[in-house]
Amino acid sequence: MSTEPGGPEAVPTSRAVRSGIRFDHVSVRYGDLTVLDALDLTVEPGEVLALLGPSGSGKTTALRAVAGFVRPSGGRVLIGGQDVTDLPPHRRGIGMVVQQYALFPHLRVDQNVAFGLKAQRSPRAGIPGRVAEALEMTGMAGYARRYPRELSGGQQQRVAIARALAIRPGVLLLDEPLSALDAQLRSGMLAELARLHRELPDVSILYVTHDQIEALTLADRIAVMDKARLQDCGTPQDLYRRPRTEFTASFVGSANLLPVRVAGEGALRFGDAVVRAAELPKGAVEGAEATMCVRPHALRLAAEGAAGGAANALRGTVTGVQWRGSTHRLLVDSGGHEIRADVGDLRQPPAVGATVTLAFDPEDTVLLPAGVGTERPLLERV
Ligand SMILES: Nc1ncnc2c1ncn2[C@@H]1O[C@H](COP(=O)(O)OP(=O)(O)OP(=O)(O)O)[C@@H](O)[C@H]1O
Repeated sequence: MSTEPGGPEAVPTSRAVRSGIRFDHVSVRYGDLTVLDALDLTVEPGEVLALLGPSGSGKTTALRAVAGFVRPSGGRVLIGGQDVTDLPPHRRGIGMVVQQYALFPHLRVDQNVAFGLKAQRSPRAGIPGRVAEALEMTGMAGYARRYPRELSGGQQQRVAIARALAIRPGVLLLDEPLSALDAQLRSGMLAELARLHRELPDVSILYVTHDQIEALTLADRIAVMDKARLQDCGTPQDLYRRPRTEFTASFVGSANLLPVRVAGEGALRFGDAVVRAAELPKGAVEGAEATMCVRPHALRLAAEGAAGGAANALRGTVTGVQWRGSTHRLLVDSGGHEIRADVGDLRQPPAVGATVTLAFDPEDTVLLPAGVGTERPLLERV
C-alpha cells in the first residue's frame, strides 16, 4: 500500500492511498459546550495511536472529526497531508469500525464487506477479489455466505473489520472495537489486531478506547484525553515511566501520588519523612509543593526501620492485604496517606495493623506539579 498523496479532489484508489492524520488545532463545540478543545495531534503513516481517556473526554468526537461525521468549529483535519475538513466521509479513504459492529442484518457477510466498495464506486470486476482478500485477512473466509445473525459477536466484529479493510484504507478508525466482546475474546482480538497492523504497515490507525490494557498493548503512542483536551502524548513506556501530569500517572497504570515539599539540598519532605527523587524541578525553592509519583510495584518491604543503601523509606501501618496471585497488594497508611505496594514473593504477608517500612529507589519516582488539576505545565526538570 503506498502513501502517495492524492490531489484535493482525489478519490483514494488502491494506487493512491493517503495515510497519516493531522489534527491542526481542531475544536468541536455544541452550543456553549466545547467537547474538543484545540486538539493538535499527528498520527504518522503506519502508526497506531490510541486515544485514551475517561467517558466524555472527547475521544469519539476526535475520531468522528477525522471520519467527517462531525464538523470542527475550528481548525483543520489533514489526511495524507491533504486538508479533508470539507470533504465528505466517503471521499476521505478511511475505514471505520465501531463498538456495535453495525452490519446490515439483511445482507450476507460477503455483501456486507462489498458494501463500502460499491459505495465508493470501485470497479465491479475487482470487488469479489477484494472481498475475498479482506475476509481472508480477518479469518472469515469460510463465512462469506452467512448472515450476521448466524455469527458470534467476535465473528461479527471480524466482518466489520473486513468491511473497513476492503476499501484498502490509508486510515483505519477503530472506536472501542472490542468493548462489546467478553474478556477472553477481547484478548484474542487484540492479538489479531496487532497481527493485522503488521500486515498493513502503511495504514495509520486511530484507536479510541478507555481501556489502558488495549492502549498499552496495541499502540505505538498513546494520547491521553481529559475534559476535551489532550493531556499527554507519548509511547506507552514513556507515559508509564515519565508521566507529565497526575492525571496521566493515575490513568496509565496505577500510581501513588504523594504530596511532598522541597526541603533543600535535593531532599523532599513527605510528612515527617525525608525522601529523594531522581530529579528535582529546576529552580525549585525550599517549601515548594510537588507530587511524587511512585508505582505500586516499585515499592518493597524493608527490614523494620531500615530501607538500606540510598533507598527512600516510609513507615506505616498495614490497613489491608489483597492476594493477587503473583503479588500481594499491601495497603499502608503512612502519615494519613494510603500507599499501595505490590510486593511479590511474600510467603508470609504482614498482618493488618502491623508496622512496616516500605522502600523505593529515587530512580523509580517522578516529580509532578502539585495538585489534582492537570492544567499546569510540567515544571522544567534539571
Ligand atoms: N451531538 C452532540 N450534541 C451535544 N453534545 C454532544 C454530542 N456528541 C457528543 N457530545 C458531548 O461531547 C462530549 C464528548 O463526547 P465523546 O463521545 O467524544 O466522548 P468520549 O470520550 O468518546 O466518551 P465515551 O468513552 O463515553 O464514548 C460528551 O460530554 C458528550 O455528551
